[in-house]
Amino acid sequence: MSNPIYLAIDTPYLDNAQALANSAKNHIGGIKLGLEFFCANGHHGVHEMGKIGLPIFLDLKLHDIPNTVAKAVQSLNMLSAAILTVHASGGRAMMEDAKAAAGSNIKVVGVTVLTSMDDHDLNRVGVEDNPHDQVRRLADLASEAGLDGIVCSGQEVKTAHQRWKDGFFVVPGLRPAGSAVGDQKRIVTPRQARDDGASILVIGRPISAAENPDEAARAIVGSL
Ligand SMILES: O=c1ccn([C@@H]2O[C@H](COP(=O)(O)O)[C@@H](O)[C@H]2O)c(=O)[nH]1
Repeated sequence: MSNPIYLAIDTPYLDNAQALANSAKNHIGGIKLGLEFFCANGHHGVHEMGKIGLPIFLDLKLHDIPNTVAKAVQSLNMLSAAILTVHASGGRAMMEDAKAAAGSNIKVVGVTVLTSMDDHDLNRVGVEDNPHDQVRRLADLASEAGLDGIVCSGQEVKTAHQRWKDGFFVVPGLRPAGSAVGDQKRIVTPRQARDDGASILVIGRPISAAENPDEAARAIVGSL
């Protein structure tokens, strides 16, 4: 079984990102680069991180009209990422066009409800359903649009997996017992997410903020 842990590297500094990835690379299965890194380092930064030799997950959460998202995806194809995110709330046409524009080797996954949001936060943006129901709705839409899978929290992944048997499930918001929660609201442990059907486990601060990131990553692998 390959290592399901993708290390979320959230820093604007390329040298810090390289140092972190290199320190943990024996205990992770891939590297997730998000907006903070990409806005500061662009294509060059992604190329440099690719030299570490692990699959790259571009977590750019694209969300715009279909034509604009499709053109953005085309501009990213040359980076040979393994996974790319778009927001499922951008709608079916946007997701269809994103998938059609993506290279054949990249998984395009739809972000459903951010793991930093709870019922109250969803209600404040006009969604009356709870996160569980909203994830289910957007998972169905992502599946209809031909995406490869979704991003959801570990609290919804079991249901999502039951409804979408061959879906690819990306789960962030993971916290080993006793680690700081920070801004995440819908958390589970890495083991729980894995047992409930997560395809990959996105983990940032529990590794990157640890005194010894390599040791922290190793301990999480051991807990799975
Ligand atoms: O719903 C989502 C979607 C993406 N993320 C990203 O995952 C990591 C989590 O980092 P931690 O430090 O482990 O909290 C981060 O890069 C987010 O942008 C998410 O948390 N929730």
